[in-house]
Parts: sequence; C-alpha cells; structure tokens
Amino acid sequence: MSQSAALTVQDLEVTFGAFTAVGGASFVAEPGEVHFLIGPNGAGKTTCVDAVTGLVRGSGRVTLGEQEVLGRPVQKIARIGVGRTFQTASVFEQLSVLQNLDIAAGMHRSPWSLMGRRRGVEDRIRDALEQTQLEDLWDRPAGILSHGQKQWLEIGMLLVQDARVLMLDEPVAGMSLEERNATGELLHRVKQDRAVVVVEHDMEFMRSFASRVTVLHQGTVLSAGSVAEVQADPKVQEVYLGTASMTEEDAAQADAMAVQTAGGPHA
Ligand SMILES: Nc1ncnc2c1ncn2[C@@H]1O[C@H](COP(=O)(O)OP(=O)(O)OP(=O)(O)O)[C@@H](O)[C@H]1O
Repeated sequence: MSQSAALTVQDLEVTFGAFTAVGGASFVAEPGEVHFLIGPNGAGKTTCVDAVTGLVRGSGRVTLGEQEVLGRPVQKIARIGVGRTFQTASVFEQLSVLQNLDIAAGMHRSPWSLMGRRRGVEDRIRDALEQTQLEDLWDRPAGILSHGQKQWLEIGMLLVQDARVLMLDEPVAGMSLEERNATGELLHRVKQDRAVVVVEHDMEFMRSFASRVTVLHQGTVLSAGSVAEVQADPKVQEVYLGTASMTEEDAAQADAMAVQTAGGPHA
C-alpha cells in the first residue's frame, strides 16, 4: 500500500476558448475524508476532476503529497495515484469481476516484474473484492452486475491500482436507496487509507456521508466546510434557491439543502 497523501488543488483555472469553466478553485482533499464537491449544474465540478486527472488542460497547482499532478499525461497521473470513475461505469462486461480487477492491476505490472509483483497484486485483488463486497460474484461476468455493483467494481479497480485519491463522478446516480447506502459505507471503508473526492448532486447522500464539502458556483468556491457549515451558509442557500434559470434538479437540491440536518452519521 502506498503512503496516503493529501490532494491539494490551488487556484485551478480551466478555460474553453473565451469561457472560464473553473476560475481559480482551491480545495484540499485529505486522506481519511470523503470530500464532496457540490454545486448547481455547470458549476465546474466535473471540469475540476477532468483537469486534476489530465483530461483537460488546467493552470494553477495540483499536488498529491509532494508530487506535481497538473500538466502530466493522464496515465502518469493515474500512476502517481489519482484514480477516477465516470458517471457511466466502464467495466469489461464480457469479462468476470476477477478478470476486470486483474486487468486493472496490470497497470502497475511491467512484463519483467510480473512474477515479483504477483503476490502483492493478489493481496490487493482479494482486498478489493472484500471491500466492495463482490467476493461471491468474483467469477460472474461484469455484464450481469447491477448498476450499483458495476460502480463498486470500478471503485475496486481503482483500489487494486493502489490509487491514493479516488475521484468519483456522481457515483450514486441511478442507484436504489439500498445501493446508495452501501456505496456510502464503501466510501467510508476505503477512505481509511486514502482521500475520496465525490462529485454529487444527491444532497441526501452528501449529508449522510460527507466528511467535508466544497461548494462550487460558476467555477469558483462559494463555500467550504462541514455539512452543517455549508448548509448554514446563506450564500449556499441563495445559489440553490436560485433564479428564474433554476432547473427542476436545482430546485430538488434546494429543497434537500433546506432540510437542516446537522451532519450525518459519518460526518
Ligand atoms: N469541453 C468543453 N467545452 C466547452 N465548455 C465546456 C466543456 N466542458 C464543460 N464545459 C462548460 O463548463 C461549465 C462547467 O461544466 P461542468 O461539467 O464542469 O459542470 P458541473 O458542475 O460538473 O455540472 P453538472 O453537475 O451539470 O455535471 C459548463 O458551463 C459547461 O457547459
């Protein structure tokens, strides 16, 4: 297991032509925490993750522990230990759960070190199966897994890659309540050794499982702190209550945000 380290994002800026999608956002995701990035549609949440993971070009500074992240190629960033999932799970449907994990583990394996690394890899795969509670499904094709289980497998694939930061884009979208809760529990298990960053619209899920929250709005950080702190912040209430341009989804989030529950069971 690699040493855990904080992901530090400083003054991150991302532009698309003349449009500034992220205009100087800063936050620190600490190991041992589930750090939620929330904000209305178009706030720049996914773009932040895209920039940190090398999918889009950004300026500013991003470090994982002592290592520079920004400006490096996608594969290098993954090798440094920044892993991510997308809104749609991308597992190999024809292959078994175990084969998917094995392929993910191969990322760290060069041909000449195959044998030497094998024992460590097996331990990580066993651990990932256990953490994601997919042990009983290890030989089943990933294609038959439920939507939630596919997301867990993707998280398992990041675990076997020994990711030190997991960046998860809307991991519970489309999940049943039971699957959401199981996902929250999973995130709290895996955060013991690493930082977890979650982009999420589901306010109930956020309230129940966030250790820390950063609220983005129009590409900048509007508010940050504990669940209770951001919920009590009038600026946050204001953007979620919105304007004439508020979407139905924003309205639902505003309603959820207005429920003043001071933190969840894991906060
Ligand atoms: N490749 C791109 N080219 C141009 N504009 C983009 C691109 N990607 C994102 N944007 C714009 O950047 C802004 C931020 O988008 P982003 O997807 O990061 O927001 P978000 O907070 O993740 O929103 P949502 O919750 O709706 O997914 C939006 O206005 C979006 O249209």
